[in-house]
Amino acid sequence: MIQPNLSADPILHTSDLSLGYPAHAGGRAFQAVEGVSLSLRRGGVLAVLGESGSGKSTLTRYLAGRGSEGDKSARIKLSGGTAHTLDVPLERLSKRGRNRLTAYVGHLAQDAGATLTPELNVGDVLYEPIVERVRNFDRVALGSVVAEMMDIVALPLAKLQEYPFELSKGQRQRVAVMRSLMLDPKLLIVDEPTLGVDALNRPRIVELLKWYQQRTGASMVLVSHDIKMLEALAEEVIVLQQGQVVGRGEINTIFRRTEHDYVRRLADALRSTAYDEIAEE
Ligand SMILES: Nc1ncnc2c1ncn2[C@@H]1O[C@H](COP(=O)(O)OP(=O)(O)OP(=O)(O)O)[C@@H](O)[C@H]1O
Repeated sequence: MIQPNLSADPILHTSDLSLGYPAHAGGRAFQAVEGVSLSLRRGGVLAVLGESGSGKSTLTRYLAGRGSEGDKSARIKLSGGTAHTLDVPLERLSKRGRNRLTAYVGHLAQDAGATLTPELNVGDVLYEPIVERVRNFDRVALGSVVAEMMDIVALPLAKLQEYPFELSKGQRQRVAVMRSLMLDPKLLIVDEPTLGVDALNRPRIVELLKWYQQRTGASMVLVSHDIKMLEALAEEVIVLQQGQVVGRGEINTIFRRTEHDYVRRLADALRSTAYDEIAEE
């Protein structure tokens, strides 16, 4: 079995990658990602943008090693090309291989705050990924990291005793983002971490991710249309439309120099920070 290479550089790369969903429940097979080639340097931050349905979640979930998670209808099927994360080829990922890889690759699924285990209090929700994987861990050291994170996202420590149903939507989402950092991922892949979070609390999530990136030098893939988040973290952007890359470049130049009509419209919408409008177009 190929072991994840923690010094891999680029930390992930794809070549002509195509992904889809097999036919299910009478529906036809669907091609969600087509011919995507990308590379992320170790320590780099890549943002993935595109309208609703353009393939962002499919691409990032696959790159996070979670392509075969969920029920049958949600499993992502490779239909062409190659992808490597931490030098592990994703097309031949056994269950054990996936467990090894995902120990180092954090993934925050879209709307993760809504799927926190209802029976666990916030403290247990946060510690669960560690308890599941590491037999002996330093509770004191981890406790102070948790306290620091709670402070950054402005959650009082008393919240550790509360259950997800006792929290607001924005508080649940902050807990989910903290949880995605608990295993100290070398690569963090987050899908719309601030979507649905109010304007006051969005910057707290941005701050937390920035803190994590500076503290650990981790690489990140951000699916986000939050202009503050993009400005604070992203170096490079790719823009997807109907599963294909239609724009890519450095964050400060891509939106200014583009010839592509869709990328220009996206840039205009981002300037007025109107992701909801983009999603509804
Ligand atoms: N389980 C599935 N079976 C069949 N098609 C699917 C499945 N999941 C997603 N799709 C389709 O794949 C395409 C890409 O979906 P994906 O969720 O990756 O897009 P997205 O850019 O992340 O969208 P959003 O911003 O709305 O989350 C969409 O057309 C979607 O309908």
